[in-house]
Amino acid sequence: MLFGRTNVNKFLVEEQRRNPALAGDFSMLVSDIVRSCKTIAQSVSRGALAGVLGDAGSDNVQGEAQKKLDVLANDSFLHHCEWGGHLAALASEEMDEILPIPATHPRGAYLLVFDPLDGSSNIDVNLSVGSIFSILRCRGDIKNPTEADFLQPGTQQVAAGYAIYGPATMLVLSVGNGVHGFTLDREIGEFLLTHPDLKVAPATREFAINTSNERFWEPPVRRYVDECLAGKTGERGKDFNMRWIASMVAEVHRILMRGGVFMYPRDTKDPSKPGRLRLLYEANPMAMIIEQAGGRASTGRQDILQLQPESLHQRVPVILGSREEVERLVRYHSDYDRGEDKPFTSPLFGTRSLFSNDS
Ligand SMILES: O=P(O)(O)OC[C@H]1O[C@](O)(COP(=O)(O)O)[C@@H](O)[C@@H]1O
Ligand SMILES: [Mg+2]
Ligand SMILES: [Mg+2]
Repeated sequence: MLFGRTNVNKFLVEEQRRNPALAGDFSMLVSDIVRSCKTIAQSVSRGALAGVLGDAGSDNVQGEAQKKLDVLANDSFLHHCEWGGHLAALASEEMDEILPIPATHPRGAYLLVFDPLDGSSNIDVNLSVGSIFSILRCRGDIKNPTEADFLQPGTQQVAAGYAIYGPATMLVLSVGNGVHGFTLDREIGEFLLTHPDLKVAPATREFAINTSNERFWEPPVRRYVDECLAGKTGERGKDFNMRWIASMVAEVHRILMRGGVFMYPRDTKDPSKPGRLRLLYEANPMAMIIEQAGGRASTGRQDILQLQPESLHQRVPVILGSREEVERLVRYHSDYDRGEDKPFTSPLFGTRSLFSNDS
């Protein structure tokens, strides 16, 4: 594997030898995405100096208040990718509908779907945020792309990745041949390959979940977390640590670096939503990254990458990370669905589960 002074372009040239379909438009599209992420990294790093913190004063299609950086990051993706001539259409968390490339622009055969800024609640407190992207092939008419063209299972992704704007800015990319991490060298303005062939440790003692939602969880998730909390004295016979950054990019990155399991599971907080995270531009690209690194990604009941999307902003439950832990969670879901799960108490509150039959 290449290392040292390998930038993203050189890396892609190597990948094209393996898979000629990645030549031409594809690698130029990735270069456009890289440019978008570098621009966003620059704004994030200047923070208050660039006047980019705080609310934009608008809501996105999902009724969420947009931050200035959500809008700016979205504009950066549009600016760098819309004119490249490699796309038939784009779609984003921050745009209600897909954006077909206008007839006045050059067009190509790919679709780009992205979360321009993930972990928005962390922007104003100077913690890690990121951008997530997924590249699909447009199977319909590239002159007249529709939302239906984007509704492809995650297995069809040609590439997926994210940029993390942390203490160092990194780009993590999979083109279907493992997962590779590049660190932005600000002196030369390039992402250099620093973390080739990332692998998710199969076992872990670390979990990440927003425990303020505990009362809304389903029993299998409560069972799993209760067992982690019981530590050495419980079923698992080992102590666990917990992390929650509230930025999926940062959680996934930590899991790639040292293992762990991340959960934003189905809950009853808002029964109209089957999950918090969005399938096309959060769950699918991150599932591809995690699975390409040897981990697993599931809703608890189905592999995320196998889901047939139904709409652009569809939400799904997400459980991903170290293989052994995700498999355990999948087993707990199936035990529960077959009526075979065990009753349990919650160490968090010392009470029996909301979902149990006890009064
Ligand atoms: O506010 P909570 O419940 O901690 O949710 C945090 C989750 O929401 C997200 O921030 C959603 O993404 P956006 O910031 O792109 O809307 C995830 O990154 C993160 O895992
Ligand atoms: Mg997000
Ligand atoms: Mg976002």
